[in-house]
Amino acid sequence: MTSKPERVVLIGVAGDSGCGKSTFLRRLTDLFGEELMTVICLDDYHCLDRKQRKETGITALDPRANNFDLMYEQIKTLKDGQEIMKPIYNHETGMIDPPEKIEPNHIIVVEGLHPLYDERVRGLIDFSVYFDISDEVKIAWKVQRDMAERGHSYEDVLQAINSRRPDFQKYIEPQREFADVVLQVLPTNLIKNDEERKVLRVRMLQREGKEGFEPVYLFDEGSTINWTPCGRKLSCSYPGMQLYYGSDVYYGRYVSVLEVDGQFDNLDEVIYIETHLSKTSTKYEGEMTHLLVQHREYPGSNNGTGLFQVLTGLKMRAAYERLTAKEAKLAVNV
Ligand SMILES: Nc1ncnc2c1ncn2[C@@H]1O[C@H](COP(=O)(O)OP(=O)(O)OP(=O)(O)O)[C@@H](O)[C@H]1O
Ligand SMILES: O=C(CO)[C@H](O)[C@H](O)COP(=O)(O)O
Repeated sequence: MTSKPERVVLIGVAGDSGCGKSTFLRRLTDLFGEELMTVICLDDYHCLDRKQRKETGITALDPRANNFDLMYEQIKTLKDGQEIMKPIYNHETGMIDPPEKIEPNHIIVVEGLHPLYDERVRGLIDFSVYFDISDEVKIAWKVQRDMAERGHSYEDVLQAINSRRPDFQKYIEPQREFADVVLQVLPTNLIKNDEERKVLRVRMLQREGKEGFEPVYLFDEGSTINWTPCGRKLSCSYPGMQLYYGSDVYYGRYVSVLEVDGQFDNLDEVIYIETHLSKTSTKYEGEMTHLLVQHREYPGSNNGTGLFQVLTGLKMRAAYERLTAKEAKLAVNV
């Protein structure tokens, strides 16, 4: 860690396993650097190990398999600027390992299945994102990873998703309501009955009315816009690209919605889209495109998942800078 933080900023990254959280965390590290940021995987607060879960039939998604009291106490302690001894859940053995020391840092990211589940933990989080991946896309991503990297069969993957679904719907999905940004990943509307799931429709739902959070908009704030950017300035091969911006009500609250359906042929041309977006929280024109282009290899860089992950990261950086500047001001006034 660099220096003792005056104000620890807490970021929540929520979603099911295999939904792109690790990819997003790499993007956050690109923005903040490794020194400034510490990531806590909330799997470490599993209080039932793999054997116990198997014996009881309780899944890792079930609150009974997680120690929320300890999670809250330890996250609060870190936010108060003190170190903790955090338990470790070992994914290789399925057992709980001896704890490790974690020191407070400028940015603490809590990522996993339940960052927004417990009201007390939620109250500590300064900015949050929920990864809302539709079942069709989740299956495609998980099949691709688990078959290639983990030697699972297609049937294994499907069975794993199906068996998790009831608890996912009960305990994980409802957290969407509390996130500042929800990234929805859906099948494309541009190809009829698409089965490939290569082309995606991605929506960024941004909470309205949160102090200091200015949602990104396209062309004109508050309007409803449908935009086909393909043409001279943006190359689009089949099936093209569609952007949408508008407002909606989500769990009873206003949200601004940005949507990208389709994929980019040439990432450098994303600058054309960037020049039509406002309130991106970039520090110079082209920063959003630069962040995307610098890691073309990250999954989703050529579509809305990458673009909106970058924008969400920029909003987290803006929140961090605003909160730490406020703290510095308060300290000066004391
Ligand atoms: N935007 C994307 N486009 C295409 N594939 C993606 C995208 N994001 C993730 N994936 C696929 O899903 C897999 C899981 O992504 P990632 O490791 O980022 O998820 P995770 O939520 O951290 O998962 P876990 O909690 O299981 O580690 C990746 O290996 C990749 O195959
Ligand atoms: O949903 C998960 C989050 O990563 C895991 O399934 C959960 O943590 C249990 O881990 P394992 O399957 O390794 O016992």
